[in-house]
Amino acid sequence: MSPRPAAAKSDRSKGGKRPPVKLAPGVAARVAAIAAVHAVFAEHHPADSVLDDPHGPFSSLDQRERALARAILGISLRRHGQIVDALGRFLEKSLPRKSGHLAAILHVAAAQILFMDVADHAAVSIAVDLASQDHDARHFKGLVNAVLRRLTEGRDAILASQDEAVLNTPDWLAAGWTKAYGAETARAIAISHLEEPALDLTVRSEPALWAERLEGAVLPTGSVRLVAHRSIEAMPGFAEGAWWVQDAAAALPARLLGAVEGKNVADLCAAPGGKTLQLAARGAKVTAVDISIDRLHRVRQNLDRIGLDAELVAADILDWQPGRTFDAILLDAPCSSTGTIRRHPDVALLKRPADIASLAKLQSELIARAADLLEPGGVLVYSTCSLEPAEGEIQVQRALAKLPLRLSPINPAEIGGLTELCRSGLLRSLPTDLPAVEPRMGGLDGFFAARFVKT
Ligand SMILES: C[S@@+](CC[C@H](N)C(=O)[O-])C[C@H]1O[C@@H](n2cnc3c(N)ncnc32)[C@H](O)[C@@H]1O
Repeated sequence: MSPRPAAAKSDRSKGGKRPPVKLAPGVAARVAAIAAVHAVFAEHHPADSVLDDPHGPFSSLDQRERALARAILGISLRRHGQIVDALGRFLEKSLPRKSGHLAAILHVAAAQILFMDVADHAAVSIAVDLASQDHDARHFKGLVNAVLRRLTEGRDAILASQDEAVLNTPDWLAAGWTKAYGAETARAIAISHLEEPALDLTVRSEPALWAERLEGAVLPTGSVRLVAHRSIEAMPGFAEGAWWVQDAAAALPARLLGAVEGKNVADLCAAPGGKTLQLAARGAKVTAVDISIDRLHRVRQNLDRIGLDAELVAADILDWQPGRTFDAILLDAPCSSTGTIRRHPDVALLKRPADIASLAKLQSELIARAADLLEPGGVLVYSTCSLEPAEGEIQVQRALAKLPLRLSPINPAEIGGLTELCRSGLLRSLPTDLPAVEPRMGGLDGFFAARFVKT
């Protein structure tokens, strides 16, 4: 993947090497945000792959520019529908196909004008400059200037006329959530996606002590929640492996396996390893399996940092033949990730209904394979970070109808007494759960989990 900063593109098109140009403060952040927005919207790359790309647009930013670029990118994705609607009011026709990064330049500038505490003239003039440096967008710099100036003038009226929950949520997702959870909850879920959530940590021990050190709070489930003011690596406890980052809902499925000390536990679909760490920390003999070697490297790094161990296996679970069965299995299956839109707003833009259907098929196959790998009487926990019943409740109905499994109902006492998360013995968390006065401190990822026993 090679999202190209607009400024760099015109240099390359002329050929030859040029010395690196020192950009005015704030410009590098906009260049990176534009490249990232283009990579997500035009090339359909996940935002994380752009942020983490060692040669990507964020890689050469200093800490300040990086923070600004991340903030602009976050708003550009989270408020995507409102921004498109606002720009559309001043664009008489759709943008031409061959217009370079024009769409991203307008989008990123509109994100700042509509939603960020950034001087309007800076947002407009940087956008015009960057358009004029983009070989294919430079003919449109007059349009960029005119549209953005009109946007600054019309901002308050536009924002007052918009329904943020509706505009920022793809219709098919809203329809699915309305069917599953009712119109009121579906709307509340959509609103919860407008706020970046706090950081949740799973601590190896002494949550109250770590909450105090990190100026956070202990949740009923035992996770520590805080608003991070510095990089994760710089926070106390990171280097010595006292905790790892894991949404409070994501920390629940591993707990549902009960006492695992000394047991042979397979963590199927294990990377990047949050649940492997939980199981290993509780004394399980963990075999962590994932199809991705790159992602398994991250499991190893995480185990090393925390000072734990597990057997790591790179394999497609559908073909994997370990020659033995397991006392317990955690299957945290690949899914649409619609339960994580608060943390990954690009998920709402990149996923399509067809993805749910193909993932649901894969999940059914993985559950059947997991049942094969389990000892009779052994426990299987199936989980996904999806809000879609096709990847949760419906999988349970299918599994019970076809496989030698019976349901083992989940008790609220196992998950910090959160009765609202237990529905018919299944775990279903929503981004609207665990409300807090300060919205960022509330909410959970949308998770689903079911527990089975092999008959
Ligand atoms: C939801 S993520 C797992 C998250 C992980 N359990 C955690 O807590 O950190 C799903 C994982 O499934 C892996 N995966 C997808 N299809 C697979 C397959 N057929 N066999 C093995 N792993 C697979 C992906 O590489 C991805 O790492």
